[in-house]
This record gives sequence, C-alpha cells and structure tokens, in this order.
Amino acid sequence: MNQFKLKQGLFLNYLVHGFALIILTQNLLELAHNWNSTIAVASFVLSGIGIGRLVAYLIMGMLSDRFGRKQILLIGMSTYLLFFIVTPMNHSIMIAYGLSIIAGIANSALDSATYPLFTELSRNDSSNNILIKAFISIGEFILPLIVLFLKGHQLWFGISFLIPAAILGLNIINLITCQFPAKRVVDQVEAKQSNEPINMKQVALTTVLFIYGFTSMAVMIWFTQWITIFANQIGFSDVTAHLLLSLYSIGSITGVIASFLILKRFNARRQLFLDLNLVALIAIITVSASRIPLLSSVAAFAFGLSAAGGVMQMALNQLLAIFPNRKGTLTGIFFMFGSIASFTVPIISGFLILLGAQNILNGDIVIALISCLVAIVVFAVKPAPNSLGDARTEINQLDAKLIKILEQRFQAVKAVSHFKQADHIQTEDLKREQAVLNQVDQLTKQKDILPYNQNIIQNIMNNAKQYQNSLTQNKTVKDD
Ligand SMILES: O=C(O)C(=O)C[C@]1(C(=O)O)C=C[C@@H](O)C=C1
Repeated sequence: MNQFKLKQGLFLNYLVHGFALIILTQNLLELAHNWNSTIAVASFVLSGIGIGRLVAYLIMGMLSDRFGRKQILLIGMSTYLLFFIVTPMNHSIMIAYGLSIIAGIANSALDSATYPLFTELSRNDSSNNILIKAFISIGEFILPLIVLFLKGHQLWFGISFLIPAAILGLNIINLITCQFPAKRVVDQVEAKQSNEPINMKQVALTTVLFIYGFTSMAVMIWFTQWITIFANQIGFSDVTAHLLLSLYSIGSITGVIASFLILKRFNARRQLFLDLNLVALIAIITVSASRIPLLSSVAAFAFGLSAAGGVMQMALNQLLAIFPNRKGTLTGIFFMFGSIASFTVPIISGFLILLGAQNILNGDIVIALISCLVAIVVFAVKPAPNSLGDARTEINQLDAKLIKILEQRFQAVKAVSHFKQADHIQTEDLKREQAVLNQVDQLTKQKDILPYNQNIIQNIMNNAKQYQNSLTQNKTVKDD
C-alpha cells in the first residue's frame, strides 16, 4: 500500500512537471503584460529554467546520494510550488527570471531524487522510469486544454498555475507521510559492488552514456524546433507541417507505453535500445529526404515513437546500473548533458541556417547517427544487468549455451566409451581427470571462482562416468 502511494505520488509530480515545461510559453502574452514587457523580452525569461537546471543538476545529484531521496524530492516539490504560486501574481521581470531559475532547480531536484528512487523501489524492474516520460507527456497534453478553457470562459490565466500548485500541495502531504526505502539497506547491498575497482568497460560505458545524455535530448529538440519550418520550406501545406509535429507527439506517447509493456514482459532492454535507435535514424533520414506527405507523416510518427519513446530513460537506467551507489550523482550529470543540449541546439542549428544550410534536418541525422553508435557500443559492451529479471534472463541465455555444449561433450564421452569398450579399458581414469582439472585451472581467469569451476567439471566427469556405465550396461544387456 505504501509503495503504491509512493509511486503514485512520484508519477503525479511528473504530470505537474509536464505542466511546468510549457506553462510559461502557454501564458506568455498575459505574463508579458504583467511584467510590462514585450513578448520578445518575456521569452528571455524562459532561459532561466535552463540556467537553473545546468547549475543545479550536479549539486542536487550529489545531495541526493548524500542526504537521501526524500529530502531532495521535497526540496524539488516545494521549490516548484513556490514557482507556481508566485509566478502568476508577480509583476517584476527580475523576480520572474529568478522564479524561472527556481523552476530549473526544482526540475533537477525532482529528477535527481526520483530516477534513483524508482530503481531502488523495484530492484527487479526498471521500467517505471520509462513511465515517467508518459506522465510528462500527459501533463503537456492537458495544460493547453486548461489554458484554452480559461480563455474561453474569460477566467484568470493564473488558475492554470494554481491547479498544478494545488496538486503539488496535496502531493507533498502524501509523500511526507510515505515511507521511503531505507538508505542504509540500499547501501549495504550496493557498497559491495562499488568497492570493486573501476574497469575499462565501466569507463567506456559511462562515457558513451553521458554522450547519449546530450544526443538523446538534442535529437528531439532539433526535430521539434525545426520540423514545421522544414515542412513549409519543402512545400508541404500548413496543415501537414503542423500534423508532423502532432504525429511525433502521438508517436512519443505510443513509444513510451509500448516500451514499458515490452520491458515489463521481456528482458530485452539492450536489444530494444539498439532497435529504437536504429529506427530513429532511419525515420529522421526518411523525414529529411521525403517529399511525399504521407511518407513523411509515417516517418514523423516512427521518429516520435523511437527517439522520444523513453530511450533517454532507458540509457539512464543502464548508467545507474554501472555505479549503483552513485545513482543521484549519475542522474545529475546525465541530465546536465541534456540541459547543455537544450541550450546549444537552438544556437547551433540557428548558426547552420545562417550559414545557408540546405537542409536543416541533416544536422539531426548526424546526432541520431551518434546516438546509434552509442547504442551499438552499449549493445557490444553489455552493461551489467540492472534488475533481477535482467540478470535471470542473462542466466537463461548462458544456460542455453551450456546445455548445447554439454550435449556435445556427452557425444564425445560416448565416443570415448566405444573406444574403451573395444579395448576393454576401465571407465574411470583418475590421471585423465587430474589433467582435465589442471586445464580448468589454466583456463579460469577469475581465480575466485576456480574451486567452483573445478567442482562443476568434476561433477560433469562423475556424470560422464555414470553415463558411460549405463552405456556399457545397455550393451551387455543387449549382447546377452
Ligand atoms: O577421458 C576419458 O577417459 C573419459 O572417460 C572422459 C572423462 C571426462 O568426462 O572427461 C570421464 C571419466 C574419466 O574418469 C575421465 C574423463
């Protein structure tokens, strides 16, 4: 019951976060009026969110590891509450900018607490993190409807801020009363893994996944920023141009739900991650090259499904599995790279257009290609399993290989048995067994498992002897 209440509260926060992501742009006219400024100046206030994020992610991430998830979560929620309550009533643009920075800080606190928390709540299930994305999208979907409703009924625009504020207020009470997983227990299990020295595999994976923190965000921002303009440039109608963005959003929600269900059912995270990145690359190439509205529409949907369907969350899950007791810090750094992307993509793509780029979407293809390369590295390097389910799937796959090899070994034993029967040699050969065990010693690189390996092989040989005896008995019975 407690877990259900807690999870519900965590998801509800992301619905509110979905509101926060677009609430300033959705109410920009009214806000600009309040601030006594033009829309152009008012839109400058939006950059405060980016600054807040950039500055706060790393700090919040480390604080989350140091002081625990609950504290940082409550900091995130209360700073968001402050943002929602004060912004519609405030009349100073300076304070508005400060509030935007606070929203950015709130965002980073929420992420730094929630993503690690979800992996700690369900050790055998990392798919909840992907569902976060669905709640963000639902929030982004509902808020414009609220804004429209308020406008239609000539109600105060500030109500659109007070609704998320009320949800947050109630949710703070809900989450304060929830019990969080004890940090001590989490640490005991994970400290053991973290004491092992860092190896090259971990360094390589962490590096490429940080790059992915940038590219996975950049690929989406680039698309959403330019797709409508691009579609108009290549002569598509206004309706089609806007439709492409809507199809992308529908694809995104479909992708999140589909990925969530697939990962709940099958343990195919590496394969799914690779496949989605390949689909995203093909989809963006298609959108860029196509001049047929229907083909572009299908590709835009596919791009939303693959590039914005939770791959970023999947990558973060893989990252959190590498250093389990630095989850907060890793989440902070990962999203910091995402914030850098939100900052730089508009600047870089703007420059490209100024320099006379023929096709502005080609830049997005390059980013999608880098994402694909990361996915290939992740697929090849095989990160450590990050859930009980994943670890068991790996064991199942390895057992399948072992069985095949055992069948081959027993075939070889059968051949040995024939020769021995023909030459009347005794089944058991202790000298040969010792030679086999010596080879096990030479071949085993991880010396801590050597006794287990030798034990297993000894057992196999014991079974091989029984098998040979059964073959001989069968033969003698037949011969009789
Ligand atoms: O090599 C043999 O002589 C076998 O019979 C095979 C085998 C084995 O399984 O490796 C089994 C029993 C013997 O004691 C030694 C080895």
